[in-house]
Amino acid sequence: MSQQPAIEVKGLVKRFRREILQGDYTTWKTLLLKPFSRRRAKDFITVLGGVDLTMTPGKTLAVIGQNGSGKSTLLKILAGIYKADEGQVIIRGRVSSLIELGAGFHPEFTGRENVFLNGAILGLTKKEIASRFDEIAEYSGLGEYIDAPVRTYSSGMYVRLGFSVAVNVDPDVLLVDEVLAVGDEAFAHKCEDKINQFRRRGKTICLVTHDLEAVKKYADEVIWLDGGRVAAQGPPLPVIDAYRQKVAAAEDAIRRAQAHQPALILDQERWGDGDARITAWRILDAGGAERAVFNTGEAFAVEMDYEAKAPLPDLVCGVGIFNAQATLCYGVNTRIDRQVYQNPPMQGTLRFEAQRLDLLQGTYFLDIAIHDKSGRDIDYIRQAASFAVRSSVGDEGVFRPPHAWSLRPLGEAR
Ligand SMILES: Nc1ncnc2c1ncn2[C@@H]1O[C@H](COP(=O)(O)OP(=O)(O)OP(=O)(O)O)[C@@H](O)[C@H]1O
Repeated sequence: MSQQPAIEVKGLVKRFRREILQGDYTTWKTLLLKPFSRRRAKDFITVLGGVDLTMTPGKTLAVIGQNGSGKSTLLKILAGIYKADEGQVIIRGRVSSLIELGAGFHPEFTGRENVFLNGAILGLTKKEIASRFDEIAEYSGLGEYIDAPVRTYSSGMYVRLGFSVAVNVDPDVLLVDEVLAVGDEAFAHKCEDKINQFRRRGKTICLVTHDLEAVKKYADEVIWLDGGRVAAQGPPLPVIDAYRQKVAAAEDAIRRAQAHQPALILDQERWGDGDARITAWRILDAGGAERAVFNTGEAFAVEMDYEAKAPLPDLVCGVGIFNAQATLCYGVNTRIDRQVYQNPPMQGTLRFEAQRLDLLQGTYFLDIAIHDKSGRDIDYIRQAASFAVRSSVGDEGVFRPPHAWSLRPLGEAR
Protein backbone atom coordinates (compact mmCIF):
# COMPACT_ATOMS: atom_id res chain seq x y z
CA MET A 1 0.00 0.00 0.00
CA SER A 2 1.37 3.41 -0.89
CA GLN A 3 2.21 5.80 1.95
CA GLN A 4 -0.42 8.37 2.86
CA PRO A 5 0.48 12.03 2.26
CA ALA A 6 1.95 13.90 5.25
CA ILE A 7 -0.28 16.85 4.42
CA GLU A 8 -3.31 17.10 2.15
CA VAL A 9 -4.92 20.42 1.34
CA LYS A 10 -8.07 20.68 -0.74
CA GLY A 11 -9.84 23.81 -1.94
CA LEU A 12 -8.25 26.04 0.69
CA VAL A 13 -9.74 29.53 0.81
CA LYS A 14 -8.63 32.29 3.17
CA ARG A 15 -10.06 35.79 3.29
CA PHE A 16 -8.87 38.72 5.34
CA ARG A 17 -10.73 41.84 6.26
CA ARG A 18 -9.46 44.74 4.21
CA GLU A 19 -7.70 47.01 6.69
CA ILE A 20 -7.10 50.12 4.62
CA LEU A 21 -9.55 53.04 4.56
CA GLN A 22 -11.74 52.98 1.49
CA GLY A 23 -13.03 55.95 -0.53
CA ASP A 24 -16.43 55.70 1.11
CA TYR A 25 -14.94 56.64 4.51
CA THR A 26 -14.22 60.11 3.27
CA THR A 27 -17.20 61.99 4.72
CA TRP A 28 -18.16 62.34 8.36
CA LYS A 29 -21.55 60.94 7.54
CA THR A 30 -20.17 57.71 6.12
CA LEU A 31 -17.72 57.47 9.01
CA LEU A 32 -20.54 57.86 11.52
CA LEU A 33 -22.84 55.46 9.71
CA LYS A 34 -20.12 52.87 9.13
CA PRO A 35 -20.42 51.07 12.48
CA PHE A 36 -24.08 50.36 11.75
CA SER A 37 -23.68 49.22 8.17
CA ARG A 38 -23.30 45.54 7.44
CA ARG A 39 -19.94 44.35 6.13
CA ARG A 40 -20.04 43.73 2.42
CA ALA A 41 -18.13 41.15 0.44
CA LYS A 42 -15.76 43.81 -0.86
CA ASP A 43 -14.53 44.48 2.69
CA PHE A 44 -12.65 41.20 2.42
CA ILE A 45 -9.72 40.22 0.25
CA THR A 46 -9.28 36.63 -0.83
CA VAL A 47 -5.67 35.76 -0.08
CA LEU A 48 -5.91 32.06 -0.91
CA GLY A 49 -8.43 31.29 -3.62
CA GLY A 50 -8.77 27.50 -3.63
CA VAL A 51 -5.38 25.90 -3.08
CA ASP A 52 -4.83 22.15 -3.42
CA LEU A 53 -1.61 20.46 -2.45
CA THR A 54 -0.24 17.13 -1.31
CA MET A 55 2.98 16.66 0.59
CA THR A 56 4.75 13.34 0.25
CA PRO A 57 6.29 12.07 3.52
CA GLY A 58 10.05 12.54 3.63
CA LYS A 59 10.09 15.13 0.86
CA THR A 60 10.81 18.85 0.94
CA LEU A 61 8.25 21.12 -0.70
CA ALA A 62 9.13 24.76 -1.35
CA VAL A 63 6.50 27.46 -1.80
CA ILE A 64 7.59 30.38 -3.95
CA GLY A 65 5.83 33.48 -5.26
CA GLN A 66 5.90 37.25 -5.23
CA ASN A 67 5.24 39.41 -2.15
CA GLY A 68 1.66 39.08 -1.03
CA SER A 69 0.93 35.92 -3.04
CA GLY A 70 -0.23 34.09 0.09
CA LYS A 71 2.78 31.92 0.97
CA SER A 72 2.97 32.80 4.66
CA THR A 73 -0.78 32.62 5.02
CA LEU A 74 -0.74 29.09 3.62
CA LEU A 75 2.01 28.07 6.02
CA LYS A 76 0.21 29.64 8.97
CA ILE A 77 -2.92 27.67 8.14
CA LEU A 78 -0.85 24.45 8.01
CA ALA A 79 0.67 25.41 11.37
CA GLY A 80 -2.76 25.99 12.88
CA ILE A 81 -2.09 29.71 13.49
CA TYR A 82 -4.90 30.78 11.10
CA LYS A 83 -8.17 29.07 10.40
CA ALA A 84 -9.19 28.51 6.79
CA ASP A 85 -12.52 29.95 5.60
CA GLU A 86 -13.16 27.05 3.25
CA GLY A 87 -11.50 23.79 2.30
CA GLN A 88 -9.88 20.91 4.04
CA VAL A 89 -6.46 20.42 5.65
CA ILE A 90 -5.39 16.95 6.75
CA ILE A 91 -2.10 16.67 8.64
CA ARG A 92 -0.61 13.33 9.60
CA GLY A 93 1.95 13.55 12.40
CA ARG A 94 3.35 16.20 14.69
CA VAL A 95 3.88 19.57 13.05
CA SER A 96 6.49 22.01 14.27
CA SER A 97 6.92 25.39 12.68
CA LEU A 98 9.71 27.89 12.26
CA ILE A 99 7.33 30.77 11.67
CA GLU A 100 7.37 33.94 13.74
CA LEU A 101 9.84 32.25 16.04
CA GLY A 102 9.10 32.75 19.69
CA ALA A 103 5.68 34.25 18.94
CA GLY A 104 4.12 32.00 21.56
CA PHE A 105 6.49 33.05 24.34
CA HIS A 106 5.18 34.72 27.47
CA PRO A 107 7.36 37.76 28.23
CA GLU A 108 7.22 37.44 32.03
CA PHE A 109 8.17 33.75 32.04
CA THR A 110 11.79 32.63 31.97
CA GLY A 111 13.28 30.90 28.95
CA ARG A 112 13.02 27.60 30.84
CA GLU A 113 9.31 28.10 31.63
CA ASN A 114 8.63 29.12 28.05
CA VAL A 115 10.28 25.95 26.75
CA PHE A 116 7.79 23.91 28.78
CA LEU A 117 4.89 26.13 27.67
CA ASN A 118 5.91 25.96 24.02
CA GLY A 119 6.55 22.23 24.14
CA ALA A 120 3.09 21.70 25.59
CA ILE A 121 1.56 23.78 22.78
CA LEU A 122 3.41 21.55 20.30
CA GLY A 123 1.81 18.49 21.91
CA LEU A 124 4.60 17.14 24.14
CA THR A 125 4.04 15.84 27.66
CA LYS A 126 5.90 17.42 30.57
CA LYS A 127 8.08 14.31 30.82
CA GLU A 128 8.95 14.44 27.13
CA ILE A 129 9.92 18.10 27.41
CA ALA A 130 11.98 17.46 30.53
CA SER A 131 13.93 14.73 28.76
CA ARG A 132 14.74 17.14 25.90
CA PHE A 133 15.25 20.26 27.95
CA ASP A 134 19.05 20.07 28.20
CA GLU A 135 19.37 19.61 24.45
CA ILE A 136 17.05 22.56 23.79
CA ALA A 137 18.91 24.84 26.23
CA GLU A 138 22.29 23.76 24.87
CA TYR A 139 21.23 24.26 21.25
CA SER A 140 19.85 27.74 21.98
CA GLY A 141 23.26 28.81 23.30
CA LEU A 142 21.57 31.05 25.89
CA GLY A 143 23.66 29.81 28.84
CA GLU A 144 22.44 31.19 32.16
CA TYR A 145 19.94 33.49 30.39
CA ILE A 146 17.68 30.46 30.11
CA ASP A 147 16.51 31.37 33.64
CA ALA A 148 15.91 35.07 32.87
CA PRO A 149 12.47 36.37 31.81
CA VAL A 150 12.29 36.43 28.02
CA ARG A 151 11.28 40.11 28.06
CA THR A 152 14.97 40.78 28.86
CA TYR A 153 16.14 38.92 25.73
CA SER A 154 17.49 40.56 22.60
CA SER A 155 15.53 39.73 19.45
CA GLY A 156 18.34 37.35 18.40
CA MET A 157 18.12 35.46 21.72
CA TYR A 158 14.34 35.23 21.31
CA VAL A 159 14.70 33.74 17.85
CA ARG A 160 17.40 31.26 18.96
CA LEU A 161 15.24 29.89 21.74
CA GLY A 162 12.19 29.64 19.46
CA PHE A 163 14.24 27.82 16.84
CA SER A 164 15.72 25.48 19.40
CA VAL A 165 12.30 24.45 20.70
CA ALA A 166 10.85 24.04 17.22
CA VAL A 167 13.60 21.76 15.93
CA ASN A 168 14.13 19.71 19.07
CA VAL A 169 10.59 18.45 19.60
CA ASP A 170 11.03 15.67 17.03
CA PRO A 171 8.33 16.77 14.58
CA ASP A 172 7.20 14.68 11.60
CA VAL A 173 6.53 17.78 9.54
CA LEU A 174 8.59 20.96 9.75
CA LEU A 175 7.17 24.23 8.38
CA VAL A 176 9.83 26.85 7.69
CA ASP A 177 9.13 30.49 6.76
CA GLU A 178 12.16 32.50 5.67
CA VAL A 179 14.03 31.69 8.90
CA LEU A 180 17.19 31.22 6.92
CA ALA A 181 17.13 34.99 6.44
CA VAL A 182 16.73 35.75 10.16
CA GLY A 183 19.57 36.12 12.62
CA ASP A 184 23.31 36.27 12.09
CA GLU A 185 25.40 34.13 9.77
CA ALA A 186 26.29 31.56 12.43
CA PHE A 187 22.58 31.12 13.15
CA ALA A 188 21.79 30.79 9.43
CA HIS A 189 24.38 27.98 9.19
CA LYS A 190 22.87 26.30 12.22
CA CYS A 191 19.42 26.45 10.57
CA GLU A 192 20.86 25.00 7.37
CA ASP A 193 22.55 22.14 9.23
CA LYS A 194 19.35 21.34 11.07
CA ILE A 195 17.27 21.37 7.90
CA ASN A 196 19.77 19.05 6.21
CA GLN A 197 19.65 16.75 9.24
CA PHE A 198 15.84 16.67 9.03
CA ARG A 199 16.00 15.79 5.37
CA ARG A 200 18.45 12.96 6.02
CA ARG A 201 16.16 11.60 8.74
CA GLY A 202 13.30 11.45 6.24
CA LYS A 203 11.17 14.26 7.74
CA THR A 204 8.69 16.19 5.64
CA ILE A 205 9.53 19.87 5.20
CA CYS A 206 7.54 22.74 3.76
CA LEU A 207 9.73 25.74 3.06
CA VAL A 208 8.61 29.28 2.18
CA THR A 209 11.37 31.40 0.77
CA HIS A 210 12.37 34.01 -1.81
CA ASP A 211 15.83 32.45 -2.02
CA LEU A 212 15.55 30.46 -5.24
CA GLU A 213 19.06 29.08 -4.84
CA ALA A 214 18.00 27.57 -1.49
CA VAL A 215 14.94 26.13 -3.24
CA LYS A 216 17.15 24.44 -5.83
CA LYS A 217 19.36 23.11 -3.04
CA TYR A 218 16.69 21.73 -0.72
CA ALA A 219 13.40 21.18 -2.50
CA ASP A 220 12.18 17.97 -4.11
CA GLU A 221 9.08 19.77 -5.34
CA VAL A 222 8.01 23.39 -5.76
CA ILE A 223 4.66 25.16 -5.67
CA TRP A 224 4.42 28.60 -7.21
CA LEU A 225 1.64 30.71 -5.69
CA ASP A 226 0.42 33.61 -7.78
CA GLY A 227 -2.32 35.81 -6.36
CA GLY A 228 -3.38 33.09 -3.93
CA ARG A 229 -3.65 30.35 -6.55
CA VAL A 230 -1.28 27.58 -7.57
CA ALA A 231 0.29 28.80 -10.83
CA ALA A 232 2.57 25.78 -11.21
CA GLN A 233 3.68 22.76 -9.27
CA GLY A 234 6.40 20.20 -10.00
CA PRO A 235 10.16 19.61 -9.97
CA PRO A 236 12.19 22.70 -8.92
CA LEU A 237 13.89 23.72 -12.16
CA PRO A 238 10.91 24.08 -14.53
CA VAL A 239 8.73 25.74 -11.87
CA ILE A 240 11.48 28.19 -10.87
CA ASP A 241 12.06 28.91 -14.54
CA ALA A 242 8.38 29.63 -15.21
CA TYR A 243 8.25 31.87 -12.12
CA ARG A 244 11.38 33.78 -13.16
CA GLN A 245 9.94 34.35 -16.62
CA LYS A 246 6.72 35.75 -15.18
CA VAL A 247 8.64 38.05 -12.80
CA ALA A 248 10.90 39.23 -15.64
CA ALA A 249 7.89 39.91 -17.90
CA ALA A 250 6.21 41.97 -15.16
CA GLU A 251 9.43 43.88 -14.48
CA ASP A 252 9.87 44.42 -18.21
CA ALA A 253 6.42 45.99 -18.48
CA ILE A 254 7.16 48.37 -15.58
CA ARG A 255 10.57 49.34 -16.92
CA ARG A 256 9.18 49.98 -20.38
CA ALA A 257 6.42 52.12 -18.95
CA GLN A 258 9.10 54.16 -17.17
CA ALA A 259 11.53 54.17 -20.11
CA HIS A 260 13.00 57.53 -20.99
CA GLN A 261 11.01 59.36 -23.60
CA PRO A 262 12.67 62.04 -25.76
CA ALA A 263 10.64 64.77 -24.05
CA LEU A 264 11.81 63.66 -20.61
CA ILE A 265 15.54 63.92 -21.29
CA LEU A 266 17.07 66.83 -19.37
CA ASP A 267 19.25 69.38 -21.19
CA GLN A 268 22.37 68.41 -19.27
CA GLU A 269 21.90 64.81 -20.42
CA ARG A 270 21.84 65.77 -24.08
CA TRP A 271 24.23 67.78 -26.19
CA GLY A 272 25.47 68.20 -29.79
CA ASP A 273 25.39 70.80 -32.59
CA GLY A 274 21.86 69.84 -33.58
CA ASP A 275 22.52 69.33 -37.32
CA ALA A 276 20.45 66.20 -36.78
CA ARG A 277 18.31 64.93 -33.90
CA ILE A 278 17.66 61.43 -32.67
CA THR A 279 13.87 61.53 -32.56
CA ALA A 280 13.10 58.10 -31.12
CA TRP A 281 14.95 55.04 -29.85
CA ARG A 282 14.14 51.56 -28.61
CA ILE A 283 15.79 48.41 -27.26
CA LEU A 284 14.65 45.26 -29.02
CA ASP A 285 14.97 41.51 -28.61
CA ALA A 286 15.73 38.93 -31.30
CA GLY A 287 12.08 38.87 -32.38
CA GLY A 288 11.96 42.66 -32.80
CA ALA A 289 9.84 43.25 -29.67
CA GLU A 290 10.64 46.15 -27.34
CA ARG A 291 12.15 44.86 -24.12
CA ALA A 292 13.67 46.23 -20.94
CA VAL A 293 14.71 42.96 -19.27
CA PHE A 294 17.05 40.47 -20.93
CA ASN A 295 18.61 37.19 -19.91
CA THR A 296 22.38 36.94 -20.04
CA GLY A 297 23.38 35.73 -23.49
CA GLU A 298 20.22 36.85 -25.31
CA ALA A 299 20.35 38.80 -28.57
CA PHE A 300 19.99 42.57 -28.11
CA ALA A 301 19.41 45.45 -30.52
CA VAL A 302 19.14 49.22 -30.28
CA GLU A 303 17.38 51.28 -32.94
CA MET A 304 17.55 55.06 -33.27
CA ASP A 305 15.48 57.17 -35.67
CA TYR A 306 17.10 60.45 -36.71
CA GLU A 307 16.14 63.51 -38.71
CA ALA A 308 18.72 65.82 -40.30
CA LYS A 309 18.14 69.58 -40.70
CA ALA A 310 20.48 69.80 -43.68
CA PRO A 311 22.26 67.14 -45.72
CA LEU A 312 25.02 65.42 -43.67
CA PRO A 313 28.24 64.56 -45.52
CA ASP A 314 28.87 61.60 -43.23
CA LEU A 315 27.35 59.97 -40.18
CA VAL A 316 28.76 57.85 -37.35
CA CYS A 317 26.54 56.22 -34.76
CA GLY A 318 27.56 54.96 -31.31
CA VAL A 319 26.25 53.24 -28.21
CA GLY A 320 27.64 52.97 -24.66
CA ILE A 321 26.46 50.60 -21.96
CA PHE A 322 27.12 51.63 -18.32
CA ASN A 323 26.41 49.69 -15.17
CA ALA A 324 24.81 51.12 -12.00
CA GLN A 325 28.28 52.17 -10.73
CA ALA A 326 28.63 54.30 -13.92
CA THR A 327 31.39 52.02 -15.24
CA LEU A 328 31.47 51.84 -19.01
CA CYS A 329 30.93 48.13 -19.71
CA TYR A 330 30.96 48.43 -23.47
CA GLY A 331 31.24 51.27 -25.94
CA VAL A 332 31.47 51.19 -29.69
CA ASN A 333 30.64 53.26 -32.75
CA THR A 334 30.40 52.58 -36.43
CA ARG A 335 33.74 54.32 -37.14
CA ILE A 336 35.55 51.94 -34.75
CA ASP A 337 33.81 49.16 -36.65
CA ARG A 338 35.04 50.78 -39.91
CA GLN A 339 31.65 51.88 -41.09
CA VAL A 340 30.99 55.54 -41.90
CA TYR A 341 27.72 56.30 -43.66
CA GLN A 342 28.44 58.75 -46.51
CA ASN A 343 25.58 61.05 -47.55
CA PRO A 344 22.98 59.30 -45.40
CA PRO A 345 19.26 59.93 -46.00
CA MET A 346 17.73 63.02 -44.28
CA GLN A 347 15.66 60.68 -42.14
CA GLY A 348 16.73 57.20 -41.22
CA THR A 349 16.90 54.45 -38.65
CA LEU A 350 20.25 53.29 -37.33
CA ARG A 351 20.50 49.85 -35.78
CA PHE A 352 23.08 48.30 -33.46
CA GLU A 353 22.75 44.57 -33.04
CA ALA A 354 24.61 42.24 -30.66
CA GLN A 355 24.12 38.52 -31.23
CA ARG A 356 24.75 37.86 -27.53
CA LEU A 357 24.42 40.17 -24.56
CA ASP A 358 26.97 38.56 -22.26
CA LEU A 359 26.51 41.01 -19.39
CA LEU A 360 25.87 39.65 -15.91
CA GLN A 361 22.84 40.34 -13.75
CA GLY A 362 22.26 44.02 -12.98
CA THR A 363 20.78 47.30 -14.13
CA TYR A 364 22.40 49.02 -17.10
CA PHE A 365 22.12 52.42 -18.76
CA LEU A 366 22.39 53.12 -22.44
CA ASP A 367 24.01 56.18 -24.02
CA ILE A 368 23.31 56.76 -27.70
CA ALA A 369 24.91 59.23 -30.07
CA ILE A 370 25.40 60.38 -33.61
CA HIS A 371 28.64 62.12 -34.66
CA ASP A 372 30.43 63.01 -37.82
CA LYS A 373 33.60 61.13 -38.72
CA SER A 374 35.84 63.78 -37.08
CA GLY A 375 34.19 63.01 -33.73
CA ARG A 376 32.01 66.17 -33.56
CA ASP A 377 28.89 65.38 -31.52
CA ILE A 378 25.72 65.95 -33.53
CA ASP A 379 23.36 64.57 -30.89
CA TYR A 380 24.53 62.75 -27.74
CA ILE A 381 21.98 61.42 -25.22
CA ARG A 382 23.20 60.21 -21.87
CA GLN A 383 21.17 57.49 -20.17
CA ALA A 384 18.69 57.43 -23.01
CA ALA A 385 17.28 54.18 -21.62
CA SER A 386 17.87 51.66 -18.90
CA PHE A 387 17.50 47.92 -19.01
CA ALA A 388 18.06 45.00 -16.67
CA VAL A 389 19.89 41.76 -17.21
CA ARG A 390 18.80 38.67 -15.33
CA SER A 391 20.82 35.53 -14.86
CA SER A 392 20.14 32.28 -13.08
CA VAL A 393 23.87 31.55 -12.81
CA GLY A 394 25.74 32.78 -9.75
CA ASP A 395 28.90 34.01 -11.50
CA GLU A 396 30.13 37.47 -10.61
CA GLY A 397 31.58 40.53 -12.31
CA VAL A 398 30.39 42.43 -15.34
CA PHE A 399 30.37 40.03 -18.26
CA ARG A 400 30.27 36.33 -18.97
CA PRO A 401 32.56 35.21 -21.76
CA PRO A 402 31.40 31.98 -23.41
CA HIS A 403 33.54 29.44 -21.57
CA ALA A 404 34.18 25.80 -20.67
CA TRP A 405 36.14 23.90 -18.00
CA SER A 406 38.12 20.69 -18.29
CA LEU A 407 40.58 18.59 -16.33
CA ARG A 408 43.33 16.34 -17.68
CA PRO A 409 46.15 14.40 -16.06
CA LEU A 410 49.29 16.50 -15.68
CA GLY A 411 51.41 16.43 -18.82
CA GLU A 412 48.69 15.00 -21.07
CA ALA A 413 48.19 16.94 -24.30
CA ARG A 414 44.95 18.83 -24.81
N1 LIG B 1 -3.57 39.16 9.39
C1 LIG B 1 -3.84 39.73 8.22
N2 LIG B 1 -4.85 40.63 8.06
C2 LIG B 1 -5.13 41.18 6.88
N3 LIG B 1 -4.45 40.92 5.74
C3 LIG B 1 -3.43 40.06 5.83
C4 LIG B 1 -3.07 39.42 7.06
N4 LIG B 1 -2.01 38.59 6.83
C5 LIG B 1 -1.72 38.72 5.52
N5 LIG B 1 -2.58 39.59 4.92
C6 LIG B 1 -2.59 39.95 3.47
O1 LIG B 1 -2.63 38.74 2.74
C7 LIG B 1 -1.85 38.84 1.56
C8 LIG B 1 -0.89 37.68 1.51
O2 LIG B 1 0.03 37.81 2.56
P1 LIG B 1 1.16 36.72 2.84
O3 LIG B 1 1.96 37.21 4.00
O4 LIG B 1 0.55 35.37 2.94
O5 LIG B 1 1.99 36.81 1.50
P2 LIG B 1 3.44 36.23 1.18
O6 LIG B 1 3.34 35.56 -0.14
O7 LIG B 1 3.95 35.43 2.32
O8 LIG B 1 4.24 37.59 1.04
P3 LIG B 1 5.78 37.93 1.35
O9 LIG B 1 6.58 37.30 0.27
O10 LIG B 1 5.80 39.41 1.26
O11 LIG B 1 6.10 37.41 2.72
C9 LIG B 1 -1.21 40.21 1.60
O12 LIG B 1 -1.98 41.06 0.79
C10 LIG B 1 -1.32 40.63 3.04
O13 LIG B 1 -1.44 42.03 3.15
